[in-house]
Amino acid sequence: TASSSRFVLSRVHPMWQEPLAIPGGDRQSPINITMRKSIYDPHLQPLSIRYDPRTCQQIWNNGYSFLVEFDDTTDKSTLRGGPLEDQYRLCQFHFHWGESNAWGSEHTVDRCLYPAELHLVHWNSEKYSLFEEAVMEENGLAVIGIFLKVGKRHDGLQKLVDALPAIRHKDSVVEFTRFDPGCLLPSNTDNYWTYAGSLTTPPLTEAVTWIIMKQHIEVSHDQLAVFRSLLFTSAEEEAQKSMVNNFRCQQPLRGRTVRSSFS
Ligand SMILES: OSc1ccc(O)cc1O
Ligand SMILES: [Zn+2]
Repeated sequence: TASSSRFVLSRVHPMWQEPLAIPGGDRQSPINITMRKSIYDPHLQPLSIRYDPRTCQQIWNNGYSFLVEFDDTTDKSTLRGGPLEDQYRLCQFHFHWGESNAWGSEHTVDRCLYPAELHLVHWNSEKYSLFEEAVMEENGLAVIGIFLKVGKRHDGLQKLVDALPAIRHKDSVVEFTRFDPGCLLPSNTDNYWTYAGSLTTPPLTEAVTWIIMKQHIEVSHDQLAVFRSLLFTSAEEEAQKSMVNNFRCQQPLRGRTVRSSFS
């Protein structure tokens, strides 16, 4: 309920100190999506999401989240359509989550908080030749956001959950291959919201076309608990800090329109 989310948000500290001002920050992320204010756009094309499990390479703890990284040197795992004019290449996916199931997502829908949120990060391989280039450009990135709810076990996720103890500490990495990120998509990917925003971790660049799925996926309580067993800290550091609440606080809409692919 609204009151619980108000209580929740006042209680939880964001995971890192926000820079004082983002240069020209009028399209920052994450945001709350108000359903009744989103505009149905009948011209939005269907999304074309084609992932090749052979491009999956490794999984690592970067001190903010854990990233599953892909070989993005060719157009094998791609995203096209929807609001996008160009073809984008999958380079990594990661999650954001809370210390409890009451909160953890970055985006909210009508202020509804989810326990976690998955981000599948793609870069514009028609206009740029590297992610590092695209991340500085207005139409450089496309990120699919998927809400997680606690419920039945997600069988496809288990292979990833089983790899997490090996990357408990910041900067640890292990090989992670033949994983199909398509198994993490909801059954319906036709219904989504889209808006112009930013990365939610440094460098916070305003390069992201967000595509937020209306349908969530379910994972079990125990699977999510393993996410919380990760650490923000490296093996050398004295105080070990649990990797939880690794989400950014919500940002002003600044007049932006959120479009929906459904009426
Ligand atoms: O959190 S959203 C996000 C998007 C792109 C990226 O390269 C990193 C990110 O954390
Ligand atoms: Zn993210």
